[in-house]
Amino acid sequence: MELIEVTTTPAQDQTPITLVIGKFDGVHRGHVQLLQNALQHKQGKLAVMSFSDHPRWILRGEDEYRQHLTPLQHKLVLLESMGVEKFYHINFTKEFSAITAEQFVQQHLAALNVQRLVIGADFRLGKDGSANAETLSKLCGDIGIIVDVIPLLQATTEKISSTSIRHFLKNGQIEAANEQLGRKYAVWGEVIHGNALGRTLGFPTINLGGMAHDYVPPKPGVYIGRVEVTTENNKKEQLPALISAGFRPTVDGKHYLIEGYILNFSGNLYGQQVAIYFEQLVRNELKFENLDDLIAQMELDRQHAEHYFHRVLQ
Ligand SMILES: Cc1cc2nc3c(=O)[nH]c(=O)nc-3n(C[C@H](O)[C@H](O)[C@H](O)COP(=O)(O)O)c2cc1C
Ligand SMILES: Nc1ncnc2c1ncn2[C@@H]1O[C@H](COP(=O)(O)OP(=O)(O)O)[C@@H](O)[C@H]1O
Repeated sequence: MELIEVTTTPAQDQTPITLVIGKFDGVHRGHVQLLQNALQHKQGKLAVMSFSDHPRWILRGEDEYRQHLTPLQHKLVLLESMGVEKFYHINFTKEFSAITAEQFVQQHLAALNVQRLVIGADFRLGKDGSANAETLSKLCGDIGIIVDVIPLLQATTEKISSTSIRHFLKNGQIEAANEQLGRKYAVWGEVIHGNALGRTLGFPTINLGGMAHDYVPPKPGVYIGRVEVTTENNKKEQLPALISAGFRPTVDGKHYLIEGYILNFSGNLYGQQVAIYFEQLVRNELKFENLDDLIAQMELDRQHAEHYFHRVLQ
């Protein structure tokens, strides 16, 4: 997939493309539906134009929107696996937020050879949402671009959206988040060193650093999930695991950290790039009086996880 960084406006490019526009945070089921529609009627190459950095972070400084369901690197891998061939990455800035529909069409779309444009029905861009699906369709029609506006995909109770997935994660409702994502919520990161306490407790854990801090953090708690590691013959393998996500009030209490204890595993994973997949919340995190009480509870967590995996793996 070709990655095109757009700092002001895209450079002229005459390659015919079918273009899908959106933030695509999470690459959830709604996004997948847009991409599938674009693929079905594809003319030229399949391209995505996406804005990174959430408007609520850039414009209102809402810290929780600094984090993503899929940071850029993760988003690119998911989009490529779905057949996207070109990716226009627009850095969302205050200036870009004030763009009008006319300017967007003239400055961003007219430079490209867009055969077909695919957007979701809730598409909004520019100051006060001045560019919505209807205005954009009309302006594109004027310059001969066909626009497909795709109705929003509904979940059983509400519309599928990155915002509701964020809420579910914040509440520890992993299954609901995964249902809307159409995949398991995954956090990528590098295995970093901690306090080397885990091994003495009988529960060594990989501690996630690096890009893990760019993800929306699930509610503090203990989860069942999987750790994806790279084996010696360079294959990816997903191993059953218990995840501790949170502030570890017994030993720290200040810094949010995602850790994974892999069941029936021993080996050195320091420095590896891994993915941690969340499946189910087991319990909230607790502050224990002493480490023996923490160990006793982790023992119970391990038994719970063994039962869970026995059920799902048999
Ligand atoms: C299954 C499991 C459950 C955990 N539950 C808690 C908890 O309820 N409260 C807490 O403070 N820390 C909890 N932790 C985090 C441990 O305190 C942490 O893994 C341990 O201190 C080792 O730290 P280290 O990775 O820096 O060596 C849990 C860890 C695991 C693996
Ligand atoms: N079952 C396991 N699950 C997770 N990590 C393991 C496991 N067995 C061995 N390890 C290794 O042990 C390391 C964690 O040991 P730990 O004592 O918790 O120290 P620290 O938290 O300081 O890294 C992991 O980074 C990994 O390399």
